[in-house]
Amino acid sequence: MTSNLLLQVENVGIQFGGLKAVQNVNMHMNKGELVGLIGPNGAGKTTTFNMLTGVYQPTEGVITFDGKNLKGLKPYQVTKLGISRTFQNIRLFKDLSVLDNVKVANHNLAKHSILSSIFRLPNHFKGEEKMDRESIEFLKIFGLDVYKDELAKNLPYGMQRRLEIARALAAKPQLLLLDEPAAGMNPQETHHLMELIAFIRKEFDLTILLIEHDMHLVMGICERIYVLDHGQLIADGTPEEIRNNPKVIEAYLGEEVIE
Ligand SMILES: Nc1ncnc2c1ncn2[C@@H]1O[C@H](COP(=O)(O)OP(=O)(O)OP(=O)(O)O)[C@@H](O)[C@H]1O
Repeated sequence: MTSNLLLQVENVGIQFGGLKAVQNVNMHMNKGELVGLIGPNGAGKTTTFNMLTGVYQPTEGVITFDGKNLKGLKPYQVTKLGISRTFQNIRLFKDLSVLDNVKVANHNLAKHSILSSIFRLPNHFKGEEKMDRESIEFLKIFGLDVYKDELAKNLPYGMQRRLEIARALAAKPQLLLLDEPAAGMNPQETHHLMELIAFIRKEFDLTILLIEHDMHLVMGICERIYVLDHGQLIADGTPEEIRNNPKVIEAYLGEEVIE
């Protein structure tokens, strides 16, 4: 039997000292879905991403990705399985070129062996050329190829955010986790980002989970939305259901306006 289920989070929780940052969270994602994870500041959204990517080990519950239990896996092992992410605070290699930032991500998965790289055997050059070509193709999709030799730190802010996504994609994930991709963007940049997310999802056959405070973006592109508050899921449903959910409205009172 083939299953459409890609990610399953069952009764997951984590405790830091006395603080239950996340508790009893149940979520699932089917292949190809674009799902939002929202909630007020400190609700546990990034902590959930950290558990999905092996940065933190849950103290309770089970996370299964593509039929495999993620328990005990390190972040690089989770990336290899097919989960990539971006960070709330941009984490690029600021003193590397735009091209090298993407190549570093691609490199982790490169097929040629370490030995052939060290001794610069013909395989290494073939691998390197292929990686250059692939990485430039990625950059084109993001409108970043014109900046390929620029240092990442010199890119305009909105472009740095795009480069983060390009870099996450270079690792060839099945599941892409975006942590506040529109943070700090102006409305026009956010609009372009929405188009880009829709495009890459289709182009790369991705499943996407995104954390975002920009409700226009979340409501505009997500099919389903999970809402966290004080570490617990208080709602899940379509954008329309979430917009009208009294618990959600209450959690957000005085924080944001849900359009
Ligand atoms: N390593 C840690 N040690 C102790 N407490 C932590 C740790 N990581 C997160 N927390 C706490 O867990 C709670 C949830 O934080 P988290 O960053 O996941 O919230 P968030 O929903 O992503 O918030 P924001 O929207 O502001 O980014 C907070 O109270 C935070 O202080």
